[in-house]
Amino acid sequence: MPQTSTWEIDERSSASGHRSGESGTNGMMNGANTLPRVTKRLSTSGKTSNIPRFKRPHPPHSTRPHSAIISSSPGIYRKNSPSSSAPSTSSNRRLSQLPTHHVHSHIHQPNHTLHHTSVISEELTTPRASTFNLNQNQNVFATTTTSFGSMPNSGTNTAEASMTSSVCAMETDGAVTGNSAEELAESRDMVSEMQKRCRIGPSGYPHLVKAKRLRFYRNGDQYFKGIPYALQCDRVKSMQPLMEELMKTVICDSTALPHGIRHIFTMDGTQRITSVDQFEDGGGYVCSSTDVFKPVDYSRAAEPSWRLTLANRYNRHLETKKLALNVVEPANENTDFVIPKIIKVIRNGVKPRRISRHLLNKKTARSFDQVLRDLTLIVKLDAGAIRKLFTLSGRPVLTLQDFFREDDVFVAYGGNDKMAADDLLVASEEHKCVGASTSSKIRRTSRRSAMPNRNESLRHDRSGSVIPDQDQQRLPPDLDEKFQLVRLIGDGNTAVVYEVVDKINHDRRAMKVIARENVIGKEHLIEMELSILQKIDNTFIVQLYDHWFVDDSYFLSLELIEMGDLFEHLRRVRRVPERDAVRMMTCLGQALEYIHDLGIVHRDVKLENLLIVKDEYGELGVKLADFGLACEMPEGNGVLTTICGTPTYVAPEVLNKTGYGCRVDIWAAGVILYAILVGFPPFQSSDGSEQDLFSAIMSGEFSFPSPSWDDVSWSVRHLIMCLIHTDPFHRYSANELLSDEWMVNLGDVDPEYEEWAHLFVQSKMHVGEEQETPYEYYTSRRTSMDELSESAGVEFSFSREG
Ligand SMILES: Nc1ncnc2c1ncn2[C@@H]1O[C@H](COP(=O)(O)OP(=O)(O)OP(=O)(O)O)[C@@H](O)[C@H]1O
Repeated sequence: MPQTSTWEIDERSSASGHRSGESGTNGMMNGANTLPRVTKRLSTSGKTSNIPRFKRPHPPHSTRPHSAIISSSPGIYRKNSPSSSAPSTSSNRRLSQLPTHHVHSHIHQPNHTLHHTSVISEELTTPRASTFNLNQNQNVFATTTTSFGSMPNSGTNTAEASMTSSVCAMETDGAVTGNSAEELAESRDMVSEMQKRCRIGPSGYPHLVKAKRLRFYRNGDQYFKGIPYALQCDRVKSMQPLMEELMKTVICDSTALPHGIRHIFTMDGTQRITSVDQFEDGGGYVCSSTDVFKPVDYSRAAEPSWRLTLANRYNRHLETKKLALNVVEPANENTDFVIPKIIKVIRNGVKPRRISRHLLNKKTARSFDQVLRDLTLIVKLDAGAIRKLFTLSGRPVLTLQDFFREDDVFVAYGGNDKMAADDLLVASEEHKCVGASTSSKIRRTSRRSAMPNRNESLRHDRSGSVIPDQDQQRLPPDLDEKFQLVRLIGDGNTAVVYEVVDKINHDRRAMKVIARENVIGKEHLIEMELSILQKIDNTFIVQLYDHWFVDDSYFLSLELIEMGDLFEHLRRVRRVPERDAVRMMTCLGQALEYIHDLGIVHRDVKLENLLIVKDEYGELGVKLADFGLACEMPEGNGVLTTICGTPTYVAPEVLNKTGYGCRVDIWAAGVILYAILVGFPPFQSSDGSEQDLFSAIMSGEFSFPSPSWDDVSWSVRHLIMCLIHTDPFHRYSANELLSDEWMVNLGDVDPEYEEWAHLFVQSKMHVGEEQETPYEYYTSRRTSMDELSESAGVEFSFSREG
């Protein structure tokens, strides 16, 4: 029976991103868009593809039937929901609708009479100005009002007290004349509302429920000293309105709380607050976007208050400059211009000098002084603190903003260091470490410019590793007895890889050799790589057979993959056809699903780390290699925070320092799928700087430019959008990648689905935002970032890895 199917976009989730009538292939998309739920209705059972497929040794957790929802995107959490203060809003509305004659009324209660003189509508709009004239029992209300007035956030509370008192004023037991029955009923409603908010004290008079004085912090933010907040449990009865109200305060910060407030923890993280009753008066609590608590000493959280005394001439220069520019030292520096950027700092001294890299972003670049302080820890001058910094063109760095101009290389001096004429000249040995941007001239190129070459290392301390005696082509004696060295087959930043033959059984192997000197201080990464590789046994991952530590070097005997890596393959073929791409993605998806199930994140998924294989049908596939940056996820709901990976493939949450997990590998898979189909990656820098690249990544905006993308299906573009999604919660998992319609059908999707995908992708495009250059190829590569600024304390500490 023929199969018919229809595809639907769930309007609830797609409406926000849809721009009807827009089309064209030159548009930009924002990876942050909410992806629509897609449901497929089948009139018959699902069809089976007759195209040969890779065997899946480990079935996915849940095999998704054809009719399942393809995108897992839940609804976006909305900030500032209008429902945040619903109860009082409705009361306010009712009060303000009342005729003003109500307010000049006498209230008769058994033991007292209140005379209310203020106008209710005024009280509601100007709560602090409200006054209560009490004929009797004035003290009762005075006490109550004072109690709230002393609370933090007392504006709201005073409003509340004022409103409640106004309600009191209307309880007249019929003494108010001229009221209609409707108005009386309305008054009664308000009275019962008031009664809910008041308790009858020992004197028989109502008094307001005392607010709990709380302090709220941002999860993981050691610099935020918290905000005081008075919680009125009678008004804020559940967590949702509380979180919405908090989100309107300064606590809401896109870096620390990228998805708003979704969870609140106790200060020690041992308890998640699920009900407002759990808050204790005087307590401190931590607001978080995720359910992962970050242990920070919140009670000591404070803006950094130290200052460096800049010495001598530089100091004078600084002061003069400040005076000239009329700079007033701000309490909190403006950081609007701060976007992620890696800077390289040359430690002044004998050449070749030590060059350190440091990532600046909103978290690490909060003030000029703080950056100097962090750099002092990283660069480790003999003279102690860094007192002076100059660009290679000789311009002094005097403000935070100076770090974010075109230069990304700086020379650091201590207080007594003297500048020499050739300090600003980079020696040839230093060029490799300093990278492409040694010149202050900006290289303005098109978005589709070539990327830095593979050997343009970002790791100054890992260059030049050739371990075995190359002249003699021999392994160390112990291993030489066992293996015959055949040829060098590859090299990376850390390792060189040889083909070897086992002298006993004649098996061919790859021997990866890592010199200890290349990983000094990072031995734990090698240990981690070994421990992870020992746990792994999967068809789609390069197998580790054995390992040794000899002559201060690590030797890893690995499965030999002879066809080279995907980067080299892409360089040869320029672009991979969809039918090959889908198979490669199936292999990668299987590998990622396997390691993610084991709680392992690879963190360096890239073309260079996918080795090409052929299956029994002669079809191309890949195997995942190089677990040099892989690590295990922290137990429980922990996240990773170490900044590492390779710039082109790095996910935005890594740069944002908001904590990340397995989905960073999925982002990289999306970048790979994009790159192999057209020969260039989705995110590139327009000027060759990482700063520009990172801001492109964090914006999540990429495009499918014509003509490169003209022949590529809409189904695969839809998949790419589900992989390159800035919100990791909405990004596909490995399992969802494998269950995607384009993947399941090996690229041969139903015309209806293709049509739906076409509409979907077009609905996310913003036409004309970027001028695309014609077809260009992705012909160069970038190496891993490793961990940036490992010495910069908490900002770059390992979460569990070290
Ligand atoms: N098992 C293998 N079989 C064949 N070639 C391999 C194998 N493992 C690695 N290679 C080749 O050697 C190159 C370098 O290996 P690898 O990526 O493991 O080194 P690395 O120094 O850890 O890399 P990176 O620069 O990413 O840190 C790979 O790009 C690949 O071309």
